[in-house]
Amino acid sequence: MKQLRIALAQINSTVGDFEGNVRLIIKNIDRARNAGTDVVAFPEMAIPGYPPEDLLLKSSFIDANLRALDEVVAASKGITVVVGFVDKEEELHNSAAIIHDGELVSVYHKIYLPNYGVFDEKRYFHPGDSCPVYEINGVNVGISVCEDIWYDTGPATVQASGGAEVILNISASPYHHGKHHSRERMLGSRATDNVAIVAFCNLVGGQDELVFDGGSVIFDEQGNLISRAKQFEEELLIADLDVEGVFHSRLQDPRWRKEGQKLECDCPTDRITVSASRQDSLRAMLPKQVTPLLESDAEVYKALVLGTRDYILKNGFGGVIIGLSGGVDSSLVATIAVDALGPESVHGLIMPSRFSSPLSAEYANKLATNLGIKAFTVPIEMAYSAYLDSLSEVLCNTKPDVTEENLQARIRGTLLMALSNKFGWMVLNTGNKSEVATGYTTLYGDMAGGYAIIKDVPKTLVNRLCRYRNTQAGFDLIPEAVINRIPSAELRPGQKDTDTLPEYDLLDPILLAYVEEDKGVEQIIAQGYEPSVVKKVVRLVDTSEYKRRQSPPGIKITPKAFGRDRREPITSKFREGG
Ligand SMILES: Nc1ncnc2c1ncn2[C@@H]1O[C@H](COP(=O)(O)OP(=O)(O)OC[C@H]2O[C@@H]([n+]3cccc(C(=O)O)c3)[C@H](O)[C@@H]2O)[C@@H](O)[C@H]1O
Ligand SMILES: Nc1ncnc2c1ncn2[C@@H]1O[C@H](COP(=O)(O)OP(=O)(O)OP(=O)(O)O)[C@@H](O)[C@H]1O
Ligand SMILES: NC(=O)CC[C@H](N)C(=O)O
Repeated sequence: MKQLRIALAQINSTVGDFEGNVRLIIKNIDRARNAGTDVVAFPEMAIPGYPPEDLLLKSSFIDANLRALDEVVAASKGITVVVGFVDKEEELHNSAAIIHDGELVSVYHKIYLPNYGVFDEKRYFHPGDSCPVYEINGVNVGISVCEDIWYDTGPATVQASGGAEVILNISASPYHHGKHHSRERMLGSRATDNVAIVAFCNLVGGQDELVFDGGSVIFDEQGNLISRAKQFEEELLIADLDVEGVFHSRLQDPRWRKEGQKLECDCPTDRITVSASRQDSLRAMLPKQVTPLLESDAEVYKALVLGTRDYILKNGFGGVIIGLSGGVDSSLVATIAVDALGPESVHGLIMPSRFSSPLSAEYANKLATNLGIKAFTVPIEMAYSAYLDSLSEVLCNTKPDVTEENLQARIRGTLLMALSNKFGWMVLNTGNKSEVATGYTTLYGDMAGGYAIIKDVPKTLVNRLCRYRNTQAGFDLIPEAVINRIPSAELRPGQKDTDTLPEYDLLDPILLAYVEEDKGVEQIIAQGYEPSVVKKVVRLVDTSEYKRRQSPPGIKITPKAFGRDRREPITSKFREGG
C-alpha cells in the first residue's frame, strides 16, 4: 500500500526572530521525525516570519534568513522538510525550500503574488515560473505557496496533471470572521477537481494588525476532510495519507485529466526526486484527527485573545492598563486582556468625573473583582477644574461645548499614559469599529493607547461577545447591567451616544454596507434605509479619516478593516454624504 505520513507544523513564528523561529522549526522537525513522519511542512515564510514588509528591502535581513535556512537544512537528517523562506537570486522570491536528509534539494518560487487587501507582495517579490512535481518516498507531491492554491486552474491543477497525487500548500492566510469556511470550501474543491489529496499548512499567531488562525487541514481526493488542526493554537498535525486511494479514484474518475482544459497557469512541470521509494514494512494507519470548528462568536473571541497576547508579548510588554468606565467596551477589552495575559498583568484605572454616574465606578469595580485584576481610582475633578481655571481668561465669553467635554477624555488619556510610563504597562485603547468609523472618539483623549484590540469589532458584536464570554464563564463575569446600559461617553450631563449617532442596531448595518461592501449612498438607501440617516453616517465616516490615520493599530477580524485594507484619502472633495 502506497502511503505517506505527513506532519503539518502550524507554528507561531515571529517576524525577524530568526533564532526563535529556527528553534521552533527544529523542535517540530524532531517531533515529526520521532513520530515516524516522512515529510514535515511549515508555513509560508516560517523562517523570517510573515509579513516582514519593508524589512525585505534590507539585504542584512535576507542574508540572516538564508543563514537560518542553513541551520534548518543541517537539522533535517532522516526526514523531508518543506519550509517557507525568502530566496535571493537576481530578485527576491517568496519560496518553499524542499530539504531532505541534510540537503537543500530544491526551491519552489510562489507564482501568484497577492497584491490586494492587506497584501503587497508585488512590492517585494518576483513570481516563480515553474511548478515541479516532487517525488517524496515514491509519492508524487505538488508543492505550492499560499495564494497559488486559490486559483482553480493554477499550480495545483498543473501539478496534478503532471502526476501529483498529493498537493501540499504552505500558507500564511490571515483571519477574518468566517474565512475558514470559504477557505475549506476552496481546498475541498481543489481536491475533488484534481482527484488529489490536498494538505494545507497554515501559520498561527498575531502580527501587528493580522491574526493567522491555523486550522491546517487535509482533504482526501474525494473532498472528504480527513484532518483538521486547532484554530488559533500551535499544533503538529500528523496524518497518514492513503495515496493508493488516489490511484483507484483516478481510474474510476475520468474528470481528473480534462483534455484541452484551459489552464490559468502555464508553468512547466518538471519532475524532481527528493527521496526514492522506501521499502518499509506496512505501518498501521494513524487514527484520523479532526478538531471541530469553533462557532461564530467563539472564533472572533479567540482571534482577539491571540492577537492581543502576541502583540503585547512579542513587543516585550509585561502588562497593560485600561481605563475602566463601567461601560461595555472597556469591560470587554479588560476581559480579553485577562484571557490573553492573565489577571496579574492587567490593570484598571477608574477615573470618575463630575458627570459620571456613581453606578459607573460601581460596575467598573465589580468587573475588576470578577476578573481578579487590580483597579486604581483617580478622580479627574481636580485636574479638570485646574484646566478650566487655566483657560478661563482665554475662553471667557464662549459657551461650553465639545471643548470642555473633550478635556475630560484628554485628562484620562494623560493619566493612563502616566501609569504606562511609570510601570511599563501598555495602554489598551477601547474604541470599537462603530466609533472608529464615525469618528465618535476624542483625538489625544480616548484615542490614546498602544493597541486598539476591538477597533474592528462593531458595537453590536461587542455586546454579543460579552454575552458569549459570560456564557463560557457560567456567570455574569461582565455584569449584566453593564451590557444593558444605555451607551454614554458621560462627558456632559445626560449625554447619550444616540445624541450624535443613530441606534447601533441601525448604524452597524449601514457601516457594513458602506465600509466593508463599498456600497454607495444610493445603493444603501435602496436597501431600505432612511436617506437622511444614510447620508449622515456616510458623512461621519468620510470626515473622520484624519482621526483613523492617527489611531493605534488593532486586530483585523472583518473582511475589510480600517488601515491597510481600506486606504482612503484624507483630503477629498468626493463626499457622497454631502
Ligand atoms: N482633516 C483634518 N485633519 C487633521 N485634523 C483635523 C481635521 N479636521 C479636524 N481636525 C482636528 O480635529 C479636532 C476635532 O477632533 P476632536 O478634538 O477629537 O473633537 P470632536 O470630534 O469634535 O469631538 C469628539 C466627539 O467624540 C465624542 N466622544 C468623546 C470621547 C469619548 C467618546 C466615546 O464614546 O468614547 C465619544 C464626543 O462626545 C464628541 O462628540 C479639530 O479641533 C481639529 O483640530
Ligand atoms: N470614568 C472613567 N473612568 C475610566 N476610564 C474612562 C472613564 N470614562 C471613560 N473612560 C475611558 O474612555 C473610554 C471612552 O469611553 P466612554 O465611556 O466615553 O464611552 P464608550 O466608548 O461607550 O466606552 P465604554 O463602553 O467602555 O464606556 C472608555 O472605554 C474608557 O477606557
Ligand atoms: N499569503 C498569501 O498568499 C495569502 C493570500 C490568500 N488568498 C489568503 O488570504 O489566504
